[in-house]
Order: sequence, then C-alpha cells, then structure tokens
Amino acid sequence: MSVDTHKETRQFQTEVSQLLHLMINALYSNKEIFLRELISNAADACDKLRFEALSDDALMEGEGELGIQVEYDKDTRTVTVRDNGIGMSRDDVINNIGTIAHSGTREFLSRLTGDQKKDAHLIGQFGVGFYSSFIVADRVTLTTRRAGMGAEHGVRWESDGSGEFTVETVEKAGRGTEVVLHLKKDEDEFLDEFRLRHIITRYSDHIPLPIAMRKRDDDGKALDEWETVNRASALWTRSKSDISDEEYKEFYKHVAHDFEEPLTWTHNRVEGRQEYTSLLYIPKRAPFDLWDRDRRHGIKLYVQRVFIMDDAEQLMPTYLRFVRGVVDSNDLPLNISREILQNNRLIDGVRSGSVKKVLGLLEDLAKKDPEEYQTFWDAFGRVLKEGPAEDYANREQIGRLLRFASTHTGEATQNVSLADYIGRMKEGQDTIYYITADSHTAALHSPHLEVFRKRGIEVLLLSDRVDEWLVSHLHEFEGKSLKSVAKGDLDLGDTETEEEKKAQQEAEEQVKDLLPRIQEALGERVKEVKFSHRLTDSPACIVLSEDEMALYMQQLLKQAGQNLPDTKPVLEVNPTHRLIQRMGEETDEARFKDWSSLLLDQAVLAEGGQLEDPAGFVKRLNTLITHG
Ligand SMILES: Nc1ncnc2c1ncn2[C@@H]1O[C@H](COP(=O)(O)OP(=O)(O)OP(=O)(O)O)[C@@H](O)[C@H]1O
Repeated sequence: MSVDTHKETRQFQTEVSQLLHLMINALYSNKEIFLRELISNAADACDKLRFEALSDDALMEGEGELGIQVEYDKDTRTVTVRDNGIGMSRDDVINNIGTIAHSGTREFLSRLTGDQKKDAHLIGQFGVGFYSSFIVADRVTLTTRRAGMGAEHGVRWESDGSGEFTVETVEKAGRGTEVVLHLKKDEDEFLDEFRLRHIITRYSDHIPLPIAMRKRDDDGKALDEWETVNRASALWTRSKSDISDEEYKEFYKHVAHDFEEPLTWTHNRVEGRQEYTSLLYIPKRAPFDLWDRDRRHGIKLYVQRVFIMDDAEQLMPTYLRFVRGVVDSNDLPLNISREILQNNRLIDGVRSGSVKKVLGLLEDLAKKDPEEYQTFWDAFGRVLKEGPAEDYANREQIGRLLRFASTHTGEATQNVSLADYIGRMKEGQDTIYYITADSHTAALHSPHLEVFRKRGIEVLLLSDRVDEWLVSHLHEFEGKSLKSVAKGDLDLGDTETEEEKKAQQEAEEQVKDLLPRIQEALGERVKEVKFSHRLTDSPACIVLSEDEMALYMQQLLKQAGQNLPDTKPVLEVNPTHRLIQRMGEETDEARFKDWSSLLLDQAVLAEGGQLEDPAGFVKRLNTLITHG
C-alpha cells in the first residue's frame, strides 16, 4: 500500500484560533498546567492501548511496558512529553488536533467576557487539553504513530498556534506520541530539573503509569538512563489514610478533565459477594456540556486496574450524570464490552451500590455544609430533580436532597427542603403545597397563592422545566402528600374562620345568578364555572384537574409538536371582587359576553397559557375600558 506522505498546511477551525488566543491570556498565571494536560493525554493514550491490546496483543508490538517520559533540553530550549500509548493515524491527528469536537463551542466563546479571572474559570470548565501547550510554547511539534501500523505511518503535526498547522507523514519507529514544545522567549523556567519534577509530583503523582525523567550526572548532563519521578500507583487502590486531599483533588482534575477542584468525593472498597473500588466525585460546577446527551467523561471503568472505558453510563443513572470518577471491578471479565455491560448482574450491583454512596455523600454534605450543598444544588439541582422519576426505589432519599424556592422568602434561590417546609406547616395542615409556572415571577404572582398568603400557608414555587415531571412522580414525602394549588379542589381544612365563611356566603348570595350566565356566555370553552375560595385580589382563575398538565407545559409540548387532547378548564370566580359584582349588574347580554371572555382570557394569561384569539382579547379589553 502506498503511503500518502505529502505535507499539507491546514487552517485551524475558527473556534480553535479564537480559543487559543483567549486561553493563552486567561491561563497565563497558571501556565504550568500545560504539563498536567499533556501527561493526562499521554496516560489516557496508554490506557486505551492497554485495553485494545486485550483483544489484539499485536498492538503492543512486543513492548509491553507502558510509560511516559518528560525531558528538557537547554540547548534547543524544548520540553518533550512522550508516551508509548495508542498513538494517532494521520486522520486521527487531523480530526483531534486542530478542531474542537465540543458541541456548543460557539456559544461558549460568546460567553467569554475578556475579564481574565472569569474567563479562566470558563475555559477551565470547557477543557483546555493539548492547546494549553501554546501558553508556554511558540511552536509545538507532535509526532505520533498509531499502534499496530508500520513505522512508515508516523505523522508529524506542527504549528505556531497562530492559525495554521502542517501535517506530514514521517517514519516513526516506536508507537505512541511525542510532543515537543519549543518554549517562548521568557519561559526558561521550564528548562529546570527541579521545576519539572515539582510540577509532575504536584499534578500527576497519582497517574498509575511511570512518568520518567533522565538521570543526570554531577554536571547536570543528561544520561541515557531514566528514573521514575511519580508514585505511579493507581490512586484508588491505595488506602484512604494514605491519600492526601491534595492528591484526591489532582486525581479528580485528571479523570474529570476539570480545571477546578471537586466539591467532595467518596472513596470505597467493597468486599464480600462482589469486589470493587469506587472513587466518585461531585464537581463544583456544571460542565459546559452537562445538557448535551453525547457528553463524555463520566465514570471510567477499570477491571483489575486495566482501563476498560470512559463514560460507562451503565454505572450511573442519568440523573446522576454529573458524577465523575472511577470504578475498578475485580469480578468483571477483562474482555467486557458495552453490550455486555447493559445486562450484567454485577454491573447492576455496582451501580446500585454507587448510587447509594453518591446519595449518602450528598446527604452528608447537605447536613454538614449547607453552603457547599447550595453550590451543588445551584449547579446540578435541575438534574437531580429527574431522580424520583428515574429511580423510584430511592425517591425518599432523593426527596431529602431536593431544594425549592418558596413563598417563605419569595426569593428565586432554591434553598428550602421538604423537611424545612414540613417543619413550618400550620397546625392541621397535612399537605405540601406547590405551584408550577414557567418562571419564578409567574409562580410568585400567581392568583392561586392569594388565599395561601392570607392564611399564612407556605407554598413551594416551582419554575424549572423539569418540575412538572418531578411532581408527577413524587406524590408524597414523609407521609405528607404533595399537591398543586392550581389543580383540583382546594380543601384548606378548618383554616377558614367562621367570619370569613359568612362573608363569602353573603358575597356569593349577592351574585348567585352569575354562574349560569357566565357558563352560558363561555359555552364550550370551560368545563364549569364555580365560585372560588382561593382568591382575594384577583377576579378569576383557572383550575385544572389533578391529572392535567399546567397550561404553560401544555403550551410547550404543543410547540414541540406533540398532540395533546384539548383540556377544558374550570373557571373559578371571586364573588367578592368588584369586577364580578359589576358583571352582576350588567344587563346588556353582548357586553356581558365580552366581560366573560375577558375574565377567562386573563385567567389563562395569568397561568402562562396562550390565547386562541389574542387580537379579540385586546379588542374586547379596549372596548370595555372605553365604554365599560
Ligand atoms: N498523547 C496522545 N496520544 C494519543 N491521542 C492523543 C494524545 N493527545 C491527544 N490525543 C487525542 O487528541 C484529542 C484531543 O486532545 P485534547 O487534549 O485537546 O482534548 P481532550 O483530552 O480530549 O479533552 P479535554 O479538552 O477535556 O482535555 C484527545 O481526545 C485524543 O483523542
């Protein structure tokens, strides 16, 4: 087979150029991380090779000892990171280096502000990887050969980071990848033995592969002998007491490809019927692609310390997709595939054990450090809310982790637990009340809250998209049922005083002919018209039945193209309201019809619904304002 060896010059994807420029500025104060990133990539490449070699021993090419080398050369002013991992083919290089596979890159770039500190955080979230080389280098040469391909299939990639790169096919005897950084003028600090060793032990001690540097003679001359400078033992296999927080944190950055420290973690060795070790982390911040279904970097699965796969989604349910870390099983076969993982009893056991650990970890965090828990909730609460639907068996425990906004403070921050709510319940109240709406403000101002305000009963304000889904699966918590204040009949027990009952009756009596008149005026548009016990300030509201979806959700699903049966709401009117009393005095039937329509339409609007005939609504409104 002839080999295409020509040298070609290509442009970076526009986003890469932009990112490089911003990254170099934003991360300059943290420039040493380039070494961590390159070592991390090298370690991943070795893991991948070890795994692929399980089914194709030839890939090892007779050299089974995997490792990473770091060296520097003062004369050429270069730092080199070398691995004998899986390597890359010419196509791999073009696809992986020079483009960003991340979805949402453009949106990400648009969020950068130019403020260095903020941008550094964002870029960290996004993942800097290989490109961080350009923080310290003005030319980077990557030479690589994919394991199993002949020496003539080596590839050299080179760029000065300014917009273009070249790719050519070269001879490369050993498999794997070598990255040579030609340092910028002022970066001589990295041509220093002590400095490099220090960075390696600081950031990469936990990498389970030897990272070696050349031995030197007394004059500092590099010898042809190498010595390992990191501990090179898989962190999770060591005993907890032997691992410092610093090491846990650095390991997290490696597995999660995160720039920031994790919020917390749990490290467990399970013995008995099944043997496995798990080291699971909760990140501080939602990664850039949390909402992306194709996101990578979930849980890494190892079998007896051999890397099997990234993002083993079978090990964590979707509602815990933010968890990062490692599971290392002693029982699974080494040749396990994704397909086998799907229906594997052992995997099911590991998964339910890991879920318990994560939920326990979060519960502990919530108890011990509410502030940190709030950080977690703000980042991942919306994901965790998928839990009760997905993981029915653990719904009580998930229920304890939920946080909501509430009328107790009226603020948008979701910081009220169901237990807090229960603790503040009125005497005789045995229901947890909530309202769902498409924004916090809409929830807070809903007419349905009026009577609750009057009686001092707290209502949870739910305005995340996932909330309707959540409450349709979480019917009760600690023996108290959850109920929407906008659906079904409202029974506030004996919280109404005799006086209030009397006033209501009298008001109803005064306008008692009104209900059949409104019903007739609205015809098929409503199921029923009733006097309301919910309202104090508003003239009317819409009430749905228990099993109906809130109007704003119906709207949303319809927009997304779903066919929903038309629902007819119940219209409740407030007999004490001036508008209703005024309608009682209206003798002109055409005008009465307009009033009725207006009443229904404004109630629909307050509910976040959409009007079938908005122009008609505006016209009626204007007519009644001017002639009413
Ligand atoms: N030493 C290496 N050996 C083999 N492939 C590599 C090596 N370094 C990088 N790659 C390939 O290039 C891809 C891009 O690397 P890069 O460091 O830019 O991002 P990443 O590691 O995938 O993710 P992140 O940006 O989150 O760090 C990697 O996913 C890998 O496929």
